[in-house]
Amino acid sequence: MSIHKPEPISIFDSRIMKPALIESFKKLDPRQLWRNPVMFCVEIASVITLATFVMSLTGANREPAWFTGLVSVWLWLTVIFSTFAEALAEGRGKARAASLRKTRTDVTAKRLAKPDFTSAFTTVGANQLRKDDFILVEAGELIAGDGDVVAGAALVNESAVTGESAPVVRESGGDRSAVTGGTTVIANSIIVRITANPGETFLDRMISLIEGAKRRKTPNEIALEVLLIALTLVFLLVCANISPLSMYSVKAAGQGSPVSLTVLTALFVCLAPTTIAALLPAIGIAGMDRLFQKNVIALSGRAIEAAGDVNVLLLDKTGTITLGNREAVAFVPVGGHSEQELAEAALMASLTDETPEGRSIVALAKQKHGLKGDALPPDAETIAFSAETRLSGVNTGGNRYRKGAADSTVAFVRTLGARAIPGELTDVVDRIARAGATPLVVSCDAEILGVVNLKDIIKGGIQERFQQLRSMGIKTVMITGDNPLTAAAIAAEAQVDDFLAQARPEDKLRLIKENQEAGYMVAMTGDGTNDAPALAQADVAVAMNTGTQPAREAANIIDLDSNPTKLLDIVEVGKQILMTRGNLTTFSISNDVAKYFAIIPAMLLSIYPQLEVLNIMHLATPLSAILSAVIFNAIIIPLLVPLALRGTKFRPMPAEKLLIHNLLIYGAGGIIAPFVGIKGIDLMIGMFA
Ligand SMILES: Nc1ncnc2c1ncn2[C@@H]1O[C@H](COP(=O)(O)OP(=O)(O)OP(=O)(O)O)[C@@H](O)[C@H]1O
Ligand SMILES: [K+]
Ligand SMILES: [Mg+2]
Repeated sequence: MSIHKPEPISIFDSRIMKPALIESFKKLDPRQLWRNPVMFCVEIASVITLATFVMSLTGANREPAWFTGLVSVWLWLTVIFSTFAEALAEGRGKARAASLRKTRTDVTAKRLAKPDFTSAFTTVGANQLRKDDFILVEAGELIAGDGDVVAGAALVNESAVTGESAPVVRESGGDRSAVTGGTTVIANSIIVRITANPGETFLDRMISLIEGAKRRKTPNEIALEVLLIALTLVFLLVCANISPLSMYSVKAAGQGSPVSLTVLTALFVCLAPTTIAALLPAIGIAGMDRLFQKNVIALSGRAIEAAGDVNVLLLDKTGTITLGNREAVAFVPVGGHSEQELAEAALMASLTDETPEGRSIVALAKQKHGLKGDALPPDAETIAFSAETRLSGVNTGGNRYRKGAADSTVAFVRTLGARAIPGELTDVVDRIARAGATPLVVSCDAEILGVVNLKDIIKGGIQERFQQLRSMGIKTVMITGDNPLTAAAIAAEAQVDDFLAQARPEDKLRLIKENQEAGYMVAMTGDGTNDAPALAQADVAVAMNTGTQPAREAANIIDLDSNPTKLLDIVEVGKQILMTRGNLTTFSISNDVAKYFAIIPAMLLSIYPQLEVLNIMHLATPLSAILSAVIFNAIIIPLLVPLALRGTKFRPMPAEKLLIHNLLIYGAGGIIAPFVGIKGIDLMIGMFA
């Protein structure tokens, strides 16, 4: 029962267009529209002209009804084009949110009193589960909530959330212990400790995010909006002053007629930065949606926009650059010990180690050396692995069995009084590390017995993607708890620019702070619990969906495909959002400049015939000139909707070059377009009139 990735729907698909049309009328509600102040002003302008139209019909207004009526219609269309663009941008996300909702319907869970496969369970509804409850999930069952696997390992189908039908392994102990509510166990059983209360799960957050319920304006967006409001206020003042001025002028000149309210309203809307204001909400939402189509969930728009300016990308090694299931492939004895002896000690040190590394050592010892050792004596004490000590093991029968990073294990046996470290140890460790594998040194008491070779594989095709990041000026740095030689080997193979080895969680955190203090915008990708502090500090924090719950909580972006090079797409979308916004602002403002030439002469020509010099567009009549400007001002919005939704085409080139290039195209284009457009519309009106 594999569900396949949903086929991508175009934003302009009729399944999206129709509901968006309905939604665009709902968005006219002033209680919603005021969030976009410029368009809110246009709505007020529309109401005023509508009232004037009614007055024209009853003869209470001197202007012809066809004129006030058409101006009103086109002002309303201006607002609707804007709300439609926003509704269109939200469309695909809403469709997917609706299908996610379906996966959340009344699931039941088997709640356990304690995390033990043999203990009895009670069946409860998913909405009764609370943080720290334990549940048993067996093959074929839906996982009722977010949590961590605390016992067992299972194959999980996450397609309901990720759209990816290939099952993934979820197991206790390592960096792949997190499970998401709404996904299905397809083989084996696991015990899950619930980590989120109902209503606060990843799926809930995803749905509300996609539906835009929690969408906040980003700082960039707010800054631009402040500028647009300021411009709008200036034009409002200008327009408000024209009326008394024109009345005075009519008296002084002894000719012409004062400027009417309809004309003033039209002038205001044409001068205000309506094009960018109309498309502003859609640009950000569409960007998030484009990322979402790439299976990236951005928990904040701010993070995506920050990604557009990233200079440094830090990546965790295991599970991020590599596949992450480090497996023991060989035992290499040292100091005259036998392979059998080493295997036995490694097994003892790993019997209670729930990490993938520990389990794979147990598996190899059993398989290659026929060792048993299922039960440890009751006096056995487990020394669990931690990223701080980089060591794990067991104390039993007066013996201390350990395995860990070479330097950590050597330091440990020294504390037990070891005098001589076997001479060939360094060679063996280095040989394994140079091949990009992780050497784990095994000891029993003060004696070093040998080395376990843990192999890992680099994820496919990431070299070219790092190359692309480099060409965009982004430096990639791998940070790992592993030793410098392994790190160097993997760094060379993956082609990252730099690496930091033997990094503890606080080293990762410090590296980020240093880069930030140097003025860089830092992105971090990670999957482990030990990456969480660094993720929380990074400007752009991308967690692998396969990662642990703390990592996913500390991040502001989650990649459902767990692909470290996804940052490239995130950066691209971030840059696109910023560029699209900038380009459309340039276009919008230069556009408005051109509209002066259409409206001002038309408005004041009857009073000051000298203004004829400004009348370079030679529009048919003053009324047709004003109407043409209003129509052009409205239809430029839907014409630019595809650009706003798809984003400016992204080219990896230096920022300054790009800026000049865009200024030329959108600035010049913005000045020329209205001359051509308004003249054309004026000619058409002339044909009908
Ligand atoms: N189960 C284990 N028992 C003992 N030592 C371990 C175990 N797992 C890992 N180590 C050692 O601890 C080091 C740090 O491991 P850890 O997985 O925490 O690194 P990290 O900082 O997450 O970096 P990365 O994930 O990039 O390797 C490893 O390189 C290895 O030498
Ligand atoms: K305008
Ligand atoms: Mg890790």
